[in-house]
Amino acid sequence: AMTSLNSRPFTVLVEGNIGSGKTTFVEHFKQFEDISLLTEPVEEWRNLRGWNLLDLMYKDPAKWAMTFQSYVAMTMLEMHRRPTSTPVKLMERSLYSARYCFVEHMRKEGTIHPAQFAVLDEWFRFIDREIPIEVDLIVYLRATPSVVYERIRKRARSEEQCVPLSYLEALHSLHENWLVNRTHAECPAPVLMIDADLDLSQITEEYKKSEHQILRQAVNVVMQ
Ligand SMILES: Cc1cc2cn([C@H]3C[C@H](O)[C@@H](CO)O3)c(=O)nc2[nH]1
Repeated sequence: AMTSLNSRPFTVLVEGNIGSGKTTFVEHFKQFEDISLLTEPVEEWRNLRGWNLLDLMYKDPAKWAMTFQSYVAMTMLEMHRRPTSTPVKLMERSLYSARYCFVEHMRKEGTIHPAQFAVLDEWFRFIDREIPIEVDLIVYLRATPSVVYERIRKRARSEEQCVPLSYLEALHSLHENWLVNRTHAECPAPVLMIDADLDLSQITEEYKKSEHQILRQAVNVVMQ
C-alpha cells in the first residue's frame, strides 16, 4: 500500500442529487486498499438517541429542517476531520453540499426561517474560517432529476417516498450552480463530472475514468 508522505490524504468529495448513485460509486472503490471510504452517515441521522431526524424533517420540515441540518453539519465536520491512514480519502457529500445545496434550498423555500438560516450560516462561516478542511477533487455524479426520481421510488427508502420531482429539480439546479457554474468560491477544488444517468451495467466504464483521475492524482500527492 502507498504510504502518504505528507500530513493529509488526497481528499475527494463525491457529490450529487438524491439517488444519483453516490453510495454505489463510493463502494466501487472498496477494491483499493489505499483509499478510505466515508459514506454518508444516514443511519446516524435516522437514529440519534432513538430519534429519526431524517423522518421528522421530511414529515414536518418547517419544524425540523433546522435541527436536522445542524446535526448533518456536525456529522459532516466529523467526517472532514476524521484522520485516515491511507493516502486517499473519499467522502460522500460534505459541509459544502450541506450549505450550498440543502440549506440553501430550505432557505429559499422558507422551510428554514431567516433567523435559523443566519445561525446555520454563522456556523458554516466560523468553520470555514477556523477549521482547516482540505478538498482536492470533487466527483460530481450529474443526473437528470426525472432519472433520480424514478430511482428513489425503486430504492424505496421509506422517508423519501414523499420527495416530489420539484425538490429534485431544485437540488439539481443548486448542484449545477455550485459545480458547473462554480458560483461559490469557498470550495475551489477541480470537478470531475460523471454521467450518473447511466444505469449500473454501463456506469462501470464511467467509474474507470474517475479511478484513473483519482489514483493518478493521489500518486502525485503522495510522491510530492
Ligand atoms: C450534507 C447533506 C446531506 C444531506 C442529505 N439529506 C437527505 C437527502 C436524502 O433523502 C437523505 C440521504 O442523503 O438525506 C438532506 O436532507 N440534507 C443533507 N445535507
